Amino acid sequence: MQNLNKSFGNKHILHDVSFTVERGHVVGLVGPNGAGKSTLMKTLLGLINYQTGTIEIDGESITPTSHEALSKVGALIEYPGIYPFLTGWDHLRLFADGDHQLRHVQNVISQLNMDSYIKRKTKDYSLGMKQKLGIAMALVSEPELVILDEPMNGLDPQSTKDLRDVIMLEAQKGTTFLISSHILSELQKLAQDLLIIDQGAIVQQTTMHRLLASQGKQTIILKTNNDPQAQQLLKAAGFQLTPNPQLEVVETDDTTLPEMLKVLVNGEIDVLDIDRLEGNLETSLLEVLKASELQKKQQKEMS
Ligand SMILES: Nc1ncnc2c1ncn2[C@@H]1O[C@H](COP(=O)(O)OP(=O)(O)OP(=O)(O)O)[C@@H](O)[C@H]1O
Repeated sequence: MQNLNKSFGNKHILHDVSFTVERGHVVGLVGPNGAGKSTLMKTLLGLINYQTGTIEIDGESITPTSHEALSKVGALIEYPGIYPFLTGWDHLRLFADGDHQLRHVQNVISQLNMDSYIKRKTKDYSLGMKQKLGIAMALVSEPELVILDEPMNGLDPQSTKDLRDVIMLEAQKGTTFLISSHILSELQKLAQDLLIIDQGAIVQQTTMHRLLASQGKQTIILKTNNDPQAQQLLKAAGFQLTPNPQLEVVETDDTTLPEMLKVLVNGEIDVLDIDRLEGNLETSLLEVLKASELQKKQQKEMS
């Protein structure tokens, strides 16, 4: 997408949006309510028109009147379009082209644990069952790019994990995913790249790793033969501890793991186990959005 601008009437929604998605990557699209995520996805899919800019998939242009390239794309946007008096299997058969794709979708059905109800009419499906059918429909044609808007909506924890496994398996085979979600803990496990959008503008395109590392802090969890004494020693040596009951130390450039271990070994404490707590996407994202807000305010004041 290059310099895309989209307005609804005189309401300017997407502002000069530019980004590229690499083949085979899982990209998370995140941002506050009303930021423009669904609008961006609908524009990408040629479902709605836009004013200026370009969209290309594999070098082929996408507009509401030119969408040949969308034959390589599967999508679930908002609610899946489902006919109540057809079975789940009927829906999937409609989208499948040939036995190979039917076999592929049979695997997806099993992976998403839908076997027991896939031959039942969808009028009796729950919200989560419909959502899973919508996801299976997006994957039927073995698309090269899959666009999923809030795919975890209505899914229970097991189904959420099953979906994650399916996405990871397909991505390993080379499928590209663009996924919007407010369930950041889940997205953190899935996405390697991130597109952060706020008020219709891309605030940052980055990798998950870079964003989490940019917080500059990592927490190390220690188990020792004497945690209370280890805590005292580390505090006295200037280490920052979290208020949590287990022994958690914040690692910075000045207070590193080797330094921590030296203090403990000198204090005759045995270290039994060491673990690192991963950075947190929610905290990182809120920081990025806060910084972007501040920058906008300063720019406004200067002009
Ligand atoms: N058909 C429409 N007509 C007018 N305005 C619209 C239309 N669709 C969306 N908008 C506006 O565009 C903006 C972005 O909406 P969009 O649904 O893309 O946000 P979102 O990031 O997907 O939000 P959420 O996280 O709440 O789903 C909002 O201000 C919304 O009111």
